[in-house]
Amino acid sequence: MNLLELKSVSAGYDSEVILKQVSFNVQNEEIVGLIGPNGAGKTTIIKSILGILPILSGEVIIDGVSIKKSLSQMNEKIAYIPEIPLLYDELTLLEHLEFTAMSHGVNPEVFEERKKQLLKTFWLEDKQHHFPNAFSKGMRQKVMIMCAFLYAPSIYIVDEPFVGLDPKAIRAFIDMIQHKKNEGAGVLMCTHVLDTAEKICDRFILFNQGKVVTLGTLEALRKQTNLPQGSLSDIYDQLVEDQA
Ligand SMILES: Nc1ncnc2c1ncn2[C@@H]1O[C@H](COP(=O)(O)OP(=O)(O)OP(=O)(O)O)[C@@H](O)[C@H]1O
Repeated sequence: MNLLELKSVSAGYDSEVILKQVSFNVQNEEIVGLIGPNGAGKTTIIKSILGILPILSGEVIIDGVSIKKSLSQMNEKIAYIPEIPLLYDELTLLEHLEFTAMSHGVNPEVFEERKKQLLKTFWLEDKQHHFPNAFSKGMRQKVMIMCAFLYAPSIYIVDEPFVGLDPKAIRAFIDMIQHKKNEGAGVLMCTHVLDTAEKICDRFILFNQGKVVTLGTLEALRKQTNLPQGSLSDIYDQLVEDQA
């Protein structure tokens, strides 16, 4: 089942078209890695999916519904974990969690349980009444991750989760995202950390200069590049770097 589908999406800024007829999908119970060099257009794809950037042509369909038709409903269906944490200066960590739970209609008992577990998992129990604007970057990232795991969206969009988090937090994050996948969610994950992506993603979209270079499982990409034992990094070098 397609949870996210981009059909020939073109989008860009002012007069410059960055995304050129981009098509791919993310299915349920699947983690898809979106991999490409700096400036390839990965963040621009995310902005198009979230409806932040208007699409020039094509369509973004989330859980069977075009975002053109119902952007407001997408709040429930998508959880977005940005690379740069976006937090409210005037809210404490606990208030961030409460606000997110309230805006997604999470039952108070469920919230209590999840909040307790998340604060423990990310070692922030003693910081719940502190303001995240005084947190380190990794701690701020943890707040965004905790907010995303408070409710139950169909799809997670995650931008570069492995830079800034400490090793135990990375492990906890991977466990949680895999758990969500096993429960039926789909995940689109942008990352430059290819060895970790290779381990956790079911499929890869190699992206460069606003276009899909190729997509498929590691096995399929190995066949395509004639690298039967090749790592994702070897495949990337052959398929992406050579084109830059
Ligand atoms: N707000 C903006 N206005 C104009 N051009 C932009 C804007 N944001 C990004 N771009 C351009 O769009 C292109 C794609 O940028 P994007 O941020 O999507 O790349 P990326 O693949 O996410 O890169 P990175 O891996 O460095 O995060 C780049 O050429 C960039 O200069």
